[in-house]
Amino acid sequence: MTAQTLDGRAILATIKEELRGRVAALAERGVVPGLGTVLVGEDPGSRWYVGAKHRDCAEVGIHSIRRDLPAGSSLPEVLAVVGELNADPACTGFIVQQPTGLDENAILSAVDPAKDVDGLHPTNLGWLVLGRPAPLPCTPVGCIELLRRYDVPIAGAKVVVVGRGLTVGRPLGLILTRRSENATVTLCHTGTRDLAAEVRQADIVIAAAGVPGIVTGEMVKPGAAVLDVGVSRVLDPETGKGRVAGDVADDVWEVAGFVSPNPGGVGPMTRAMLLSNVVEAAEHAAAG
Ligand SMILES: Nc1nc(=O)c2c([nH]1)NC[C@@H]1CN(c3ccc(C(=O)N[C@@H](CCC(=O)O)C(=O)O)cc3)C=[N+]21
Repeated sequence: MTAQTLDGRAILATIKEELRGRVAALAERGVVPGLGTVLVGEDPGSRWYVGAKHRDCAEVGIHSIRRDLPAGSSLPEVLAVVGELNADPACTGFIVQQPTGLDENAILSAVDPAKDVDGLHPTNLGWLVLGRPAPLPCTPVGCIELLRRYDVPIAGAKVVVVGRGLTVGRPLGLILTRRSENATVTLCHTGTRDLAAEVRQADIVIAAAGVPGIVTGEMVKPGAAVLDVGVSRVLDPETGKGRVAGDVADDVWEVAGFVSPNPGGVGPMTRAMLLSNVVEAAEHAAAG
């Protein structure tokens, strides 16, 4: 058996097309959505992600505002830029790319919750727990949207999430157990006693621990859907070059029914959901 590819790049292209229509409808009312990004330092991976987000915006007709700060910028310097974007009417929503090396909670808390297109402001995470609509984190929603677009059933499914981080695992558990998703979730992590036994129960496995190859073929139930979220930079022993390693081992493709490749799976979906959060924030703002 060879798994079907959950093609995040193809779905990103489809979602961009859908968003272009919504952006055009906003334009008729004189509204142009604007995405701001704040990047601290020179990390090549972070620079690539931020650059990709601006290229995405250009394709969809979203205005974008880029604020790059030098490595070693202080918390007050970053908070000053956050304050400027909070006050800028051209900026519908913005993100501060993590990691900044600074107090992330202080930065997240300073963002106007209405402009928090990362869905990571304490108020928005609080609304998620309390069950009121608010911007949702992009990677978890990207995982769910990718499954939906391939008609992988979520309601009633047993989902094992590997990883409890703030940006993926923790909010995924909260989102998947809402009435609208209705999954049964087991939230695992690198300290889980018998990870293989947990994963083997799952109809859907979401690997977001940041440990290369932590989910292997022998752990996966035949036919399950497996999403590879983890991104680790490793040195390829054969070429000696750096490359991205996901959390899903290659042999999973022989067992699973669906696999999201990495790259080309959840990463592009994260960008799609960011664009979608920006357009939605602009629609909310336009509706008053
Ligand atoms: N405030 C904040 N919000 C984020 O959403 C956020 C962040 N900080 N910090 C870092 C993570 C990571 N992230 C990715 C976005 C796109 C791809 C992506 O599109 N990757 C491509 C290309 C990967 C490659 O080839 O290097 C792919 O998977 O196909 C990956 C990862 C957003 N993050």
